[in-house]
Amino acid sequence: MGGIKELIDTKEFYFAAGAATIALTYGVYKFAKYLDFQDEYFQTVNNWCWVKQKCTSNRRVLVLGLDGAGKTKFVTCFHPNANPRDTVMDPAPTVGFCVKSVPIGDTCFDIWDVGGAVDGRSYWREFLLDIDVVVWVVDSSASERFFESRCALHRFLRHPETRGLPVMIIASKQDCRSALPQEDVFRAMGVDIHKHNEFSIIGTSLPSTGERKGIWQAYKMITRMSPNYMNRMNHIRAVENKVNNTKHDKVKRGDKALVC
Ligand SMILES: Nc1nc2c(ncn2[C@@H]2O[C@H](COP(=O)(O)OP(=O)(O)OP(=O)(O)O)[C@@H](O)[C@H]2O)c(=O)[nH]1
Ligand SMILES: [Mg+2]
Repeated sequence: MGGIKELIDTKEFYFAAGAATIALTYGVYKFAKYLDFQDEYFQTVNNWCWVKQKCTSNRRVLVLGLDGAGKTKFVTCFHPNANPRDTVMDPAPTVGFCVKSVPIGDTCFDIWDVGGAVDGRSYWREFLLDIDVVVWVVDSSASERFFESRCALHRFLRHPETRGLPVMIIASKQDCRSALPQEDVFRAMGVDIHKHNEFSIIGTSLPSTGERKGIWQAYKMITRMSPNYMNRMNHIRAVENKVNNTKHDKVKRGDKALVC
């Protein structure tokens, strides 16, 4: 007992207690920061665990939007363990489509990157089978094409297969000087008439060299939105069975989308 009292009275004890408090505070700070970490290069998801994780679930992501909107750049940057110093090459326009499988943590993202050229847009609906979430990419720096993008999106959402599908809008090229804020891009898409879809907006800056932003948020959002899809489909089916006015509703949706 006397020994402990003596120990407490020593300078070393106070020094050690001070050091321990600082270390603990630092640990708590780091942990809090980790929880709110914007991990643009996915270094935490696959690396913090020494054992390589196996894919236990799949998400099918369909990436659409006008030509030159930034779809392929988004898909290129959407992968784990990218080196922050890597230069991302400017992609060539996509002819047809490309599929990429990206394992992140225990989830495999099957990403369908479809070319946005005018003559291919009528085939977009062919990619809708088993899709969990649609990523709609809009070039925020090309406001003169917002209307074209809006019309293309509304035309796409007129297909009955898109009912209940979550749509994440990407306001790309936020690093460009002429880029409009993501809220303006969202408003310009005028999606509030599509009551059966859930929408979200994420801004991305993916310059070829330098800091890239928005991919982590997009990953989080895709993960959040896609499991809701089945719930929404069940809900929609229940509503449709009750009201039994599907045909009338489709016509109504078509009329409104003609505002384009
Ligand atoms: N500065 C900047 N440039 C971007 C960004 N995203 C895309 N780009 C550039 O925009 C151009 C078009 O990008 P793509 O990804 O090829 O566009 P896309 O939507 O795949 O076009 P299609 O394949 O023709 O449908 C490329 O030169 C990209 O490097 C961005 O966030 N910032
Ligand atoms: Mg492309």
